[in-house]
Amino acid sequence: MTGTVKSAAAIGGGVIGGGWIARFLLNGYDVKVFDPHPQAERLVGEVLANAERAYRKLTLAPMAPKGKLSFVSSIEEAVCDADYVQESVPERLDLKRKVYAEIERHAKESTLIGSSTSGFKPTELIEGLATPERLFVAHPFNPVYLLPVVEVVPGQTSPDNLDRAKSFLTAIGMKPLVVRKEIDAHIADRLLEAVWREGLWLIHDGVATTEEIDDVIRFGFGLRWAQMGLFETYRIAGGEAGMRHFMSQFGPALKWPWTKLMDVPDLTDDLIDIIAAQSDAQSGKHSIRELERIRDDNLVAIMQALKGNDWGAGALLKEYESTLYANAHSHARPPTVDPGKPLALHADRVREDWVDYNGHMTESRYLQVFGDATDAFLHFIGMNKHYLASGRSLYTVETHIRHLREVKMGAPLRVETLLLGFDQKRVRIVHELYGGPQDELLATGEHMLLHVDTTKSAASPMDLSLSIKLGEVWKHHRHLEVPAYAGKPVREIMMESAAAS
Ligand SMILES: NC(=O)C1=CN([C@@H]2O[C@H](COP(=O)(O)OP(=O)(O)OC[C@H]3O[C@@H](n4cnc5c(N)ncnc54)[C@H](O)[C@@H]3O)[C@@H](O)[C@H]2O)C=CC1
Ligand SMILES: C[N+](C)(C)CC(=O)CC(=O)[O-]
Repeated sequence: MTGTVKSAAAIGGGVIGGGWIARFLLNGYDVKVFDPHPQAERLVGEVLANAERAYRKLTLAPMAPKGKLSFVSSIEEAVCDADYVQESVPERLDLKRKVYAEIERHAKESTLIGSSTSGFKPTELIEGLATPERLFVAHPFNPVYLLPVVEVVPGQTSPDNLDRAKSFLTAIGMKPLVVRKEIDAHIADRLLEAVWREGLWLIHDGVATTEEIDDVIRFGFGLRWAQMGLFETYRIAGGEAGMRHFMSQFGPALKWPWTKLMDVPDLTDDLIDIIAAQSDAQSGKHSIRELERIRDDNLVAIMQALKGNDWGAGALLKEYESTLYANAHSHARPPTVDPGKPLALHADRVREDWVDYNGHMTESRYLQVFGDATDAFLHFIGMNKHYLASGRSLYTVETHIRHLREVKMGAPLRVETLLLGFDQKRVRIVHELYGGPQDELLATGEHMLLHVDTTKSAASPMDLSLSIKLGEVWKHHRHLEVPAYAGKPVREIMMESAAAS
């Protein structure tokens, strides 16, 4: 392969360009943007703010440090050192071709060019290009930063460039689906436009309003489609006899006069007024940005539910998160290791959705921060993806948290970790959480971990490599003062305080 993608350019930063920019940046890629719109920076900034908010809710896995965003004043400046260029200018063939010619003039020979086009075929797009082997359709779905699928239509793309494009798109959390044959509107928009056309007829004929059509979708088949799609759903609908029975029972109906499919109602001013007024009545109480946030929260909840079932977009999210965890050490700052002090391996801040009705970080998030600090400690002593893949791990079997002070949204947090002891099967640690404006002690967490053989779910001795690393830490930590609260149950601490008062 000619090389992996390290930096990106976005030509066009509207609805779709903005979504791509957010996905690139939040996956750690620097992005140069060219968009002549006078408010491009503000518009991209607003999409990015919503994307950051959505990612904070989507995953607790350690994301790469955010890439650098710059706005430039020409296509040349945007693409001259980019490895990947995503074009998202308006859906006009003449404009797109002009933009590709300009990109081709100034980009490196190895630069990949993806087009967001919803409908044009690659052979239409590449007309006049000297290097058509690097252009392909990369058709995403709105919001690009959350929806994983991207239709990749190769045209004359070389196999090497196609592989590089797929690797890059996978690395940024997407599911590249290579379309076997080029066709107007690829796969998804063939389906979506058929549904949309039918919806327009239903409004035109006075059968349903925009809200009624949306309700039929969101309370009904839309819920199914998020997890099984059309054909798997219909297989089940065929009963025990499955797809063959379904086809024989419902197939003939396709020829009944139900659908108007290829006819499009004339988009007269009257029809547009009706649709716009119904849409205002349905959703006008929210701004577009509010609607985006409602949509994003719902999408995140759906993907997380699917993750719990290891299914569809949720299974992909799980895979993406495991890559983020595996890569964490490569982009994390090296841990601070001072022999005379506890380890400083984990820092965070109180996130927007961690705050409860008292305006403070909620109880369960203390455990989350301690859990993340434990993961950082385990990674530090050598429990990496290879160790886990060998069927060994450390499980937390006991925890004692003391909540000492409240802390507000946005406050910085840092954890100090002390090794209190270990043997072949057990590791005992204590975390102290500091933070807030005065960097005060906020909470302590004492944890007992058990080494297990994950294939048998039974305690087992740890590998020598882990014992050696723990021994190195212990050499220093055994001289540090053991906190007075360590090892004491709640009852004992309460009795001590009562005796002292
Ligand atoms: N909106 C959608 O739901 C989807 C759109 N797409 C495709 O994405 C592409 C962009 O669509 P949207 O983002 O919706 O349009 P948009 O109108 O929101 O954004 C287009 C942007 O391109 C900029 N622009 C115009 N001429 C330019 C030039 N010469 N160089 C650089 N930037 C230029 C405009 O200032 C604008 O910010 C189209 O090809 C569309 O088919 C793909 C998936 C979904
Ligand atoms: C309306 N549209 C054809 C531009 C839609 C798409 O291309 C995909 C989407 O996000 O629905």
